[in-house]
Amino acid sequence: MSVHRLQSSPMNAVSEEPVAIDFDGVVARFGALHAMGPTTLSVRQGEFLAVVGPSGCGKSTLLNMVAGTLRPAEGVVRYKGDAVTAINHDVGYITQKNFCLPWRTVEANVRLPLEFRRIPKAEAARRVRIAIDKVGLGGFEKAYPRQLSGGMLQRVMIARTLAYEPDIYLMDEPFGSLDAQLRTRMHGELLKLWQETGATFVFVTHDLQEAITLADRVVVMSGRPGRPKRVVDIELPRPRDVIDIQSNPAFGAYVKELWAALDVH
Ligand SMILES: Nc1ncnc2c1ncn2[C@@H]1O[C@H](COP(=O)(O)OP(=O)(O)OP(=O)(O)O)[C@@H](O)[C@H]1O
Repeated sequence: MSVHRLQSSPMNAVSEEPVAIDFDGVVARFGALHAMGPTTLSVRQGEFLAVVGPSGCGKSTLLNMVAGTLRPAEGVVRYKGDAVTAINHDVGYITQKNFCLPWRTVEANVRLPLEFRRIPKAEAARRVRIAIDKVGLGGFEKAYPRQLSGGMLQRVMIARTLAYEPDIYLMDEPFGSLDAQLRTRMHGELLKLWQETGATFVFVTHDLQEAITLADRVVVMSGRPGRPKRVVDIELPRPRDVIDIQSNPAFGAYVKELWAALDVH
């Protein structure tokens, strides 16, 4: 990936970028269940988009459609202009589920997608080392999944996606199982990664503070069938310090605005 953000890039710089993901009148159904949509929404290349909304409104469904594991019942999902009709290999997908292979060490688990992609050994080893360091698992390279806690397993999955260096990161509550301190550290790492790579992020969370800290825009979905009912531009300066940003007066105002938009009683 060649796009590197300038440290002092203006807010909303991505508004000039081409569209990376386009949901065009997308509806999801599971049998008789109308789960989501119609949803029309564009995500620009290099944008950090957060999606919030009540449980079951179709947030994971949106991500699955970008990943190509689920087809819309109506409408079309486009990636870089083309309809997604098969597994999208430009995507790195991080969920709360842990798919570590128990017979592989941490480093071998992180290396897995690089083996599939036939990345040369030395380059793969370099990427694996950097990714393991980024998630704070240095020293556990030779450990097996059964020797790790839930939060550590989750970090192995995150490291695996980092090493893959995808164009798009789809993240489905990726830090839900981490303690508060680690979560904050991962927010910092994630913003650094976003800054360095120019990758596009679609980040699903229930945590409004997390969404505001990270995102350029936050989409608030309605209850099922979920549709975007509000899109809030987060015009906080970048680069952001994940602690300092919370004392910005606008931060609290965004929390209130999003909370009101969620309309949870
Ligand atoms: N494979 C499936 N088969 C049947 N129903 C499904 C399937 N996948 C999702 N659903 C249903 O579609 C709706 C949307 O699911 P989805 O997982 O996208 O919601 P979500 O917003 O991500 O929820 P949560 O915040 O609880 O993770 C839910 O009612 C869910 O039960």
